[in-house]
Amino acid sequence: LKPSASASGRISSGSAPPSKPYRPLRHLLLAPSRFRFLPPSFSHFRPCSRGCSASPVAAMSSSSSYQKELAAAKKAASLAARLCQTVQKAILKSDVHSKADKSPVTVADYGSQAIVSLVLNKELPSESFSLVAEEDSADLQKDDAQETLERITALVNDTLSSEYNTVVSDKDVLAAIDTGKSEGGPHGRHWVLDPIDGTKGFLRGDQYAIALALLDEGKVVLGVLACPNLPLTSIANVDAHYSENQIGCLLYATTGEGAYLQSLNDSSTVKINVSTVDNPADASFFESYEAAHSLHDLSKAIAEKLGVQAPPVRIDSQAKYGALARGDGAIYLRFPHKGYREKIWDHAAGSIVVTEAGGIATDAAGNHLDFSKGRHLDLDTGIIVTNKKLMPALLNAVQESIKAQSASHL
Ligand SMILES: Nc1ncnc2c1ncn2[C@@H]1O[C@H](COP(=O)(O)O)[C@@H](OP(=O)(O)O)[C@H]1O
Ligand SMILES: [Mg+2]
Repeated sequence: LKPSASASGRISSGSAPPSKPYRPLRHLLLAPSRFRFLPPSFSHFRPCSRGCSASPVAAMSSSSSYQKELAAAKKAASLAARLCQTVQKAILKSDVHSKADKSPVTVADYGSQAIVSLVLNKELPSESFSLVAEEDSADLQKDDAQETLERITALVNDTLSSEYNTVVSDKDVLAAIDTGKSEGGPHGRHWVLDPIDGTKGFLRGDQYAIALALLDEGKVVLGVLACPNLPLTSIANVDAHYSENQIGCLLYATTGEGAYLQSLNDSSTVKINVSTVDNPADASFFESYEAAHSLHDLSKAIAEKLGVQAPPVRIDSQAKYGALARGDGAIYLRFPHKGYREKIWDHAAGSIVVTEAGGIATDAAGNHLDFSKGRHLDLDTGIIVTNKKLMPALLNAVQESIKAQSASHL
């Protein structure tokens, strides 16, 4: 696998490319935009190389007990993605302000969370509703945030107007954002949302995802990843250039039903599977674009030990899980710096998309990821994802490399 670059979604191999400047399009954030619906085209869905078997399917089996929830989740994530696309095209540096942890957060984070909360409530009115989500409205309640809040409300209304007659107020938006304060846990149903996963990628103009999952009795039973900048065809294709209507993926899975890929712009669907590569020399691996989010040196050592030849493919967000689920690459390595606690919304949707596509996601000790412990994952050292054939050798390489790293730090 070699690096490839798309018009709007950068994929890096090893070294960070120069960042793209943003064009100031503030008016798009202030005035309602007209959404452009791209013509349905499915000709770009081709089976990708390296063992991925994406094939057109008529529809998912209707036997799943989560069909209603899946339809609502797809609608919510797609509408949120539409809002995010509008903002990504229009964003100004001044739209970024800081949370306590200094990570950038934008009107799109809040708008996306409000949309998902409002749409799920609208589509599933009879269900008791619990949402574990990344944002809360505390910063937006401050006096100096009124203009930002009004802009978010306008964006939310503009986005929802294509589907609903309702007009929401600033207060409705704040309330919708704050439904995300649930603690989750092992009992009952909880929606899990990252309204923009890969905020840094989003701000750079690169990959990001709206990641929505449903937990039922502590298990992830449904996941949807809307990846507006992910090409519809494999990113393993070295020389590919993508036009606007070849970009924008909705990946989803429900338990026991397989994983599927749909264009964000039309409804045709393909079933996806992870790569069948079993020789590490033919495998490639994904990792975070941001070195602050994952130890690139440790991944390099693991890849070398395993015999992986290709350079790392660095992209932001759970788009990594999506790309792996359709076989663009065979391995995803994530090793946060010491002390970092992973959040469930960063992995819930991605992990079910991968496992339903035939892959496995575990921590560095080989334990399955446990989403029943509240807002955080309680895990050993890092997260590794691959297909079933490569997992034993990968786990071995991970554990030996971690041991060697600890010994060298003594
Ligand atoms: N120091 C750190 N180590 C590991 N992950 C971190 C981190 N700081 C932030 N993150 C998480 O990494 C996510 C992005 O993952 P990736 O590196 O794969 O793009 C962020 O999601 P958000 O962008 O939603 O905040 C955030 O939750
Ligand atoms: Mg995230």
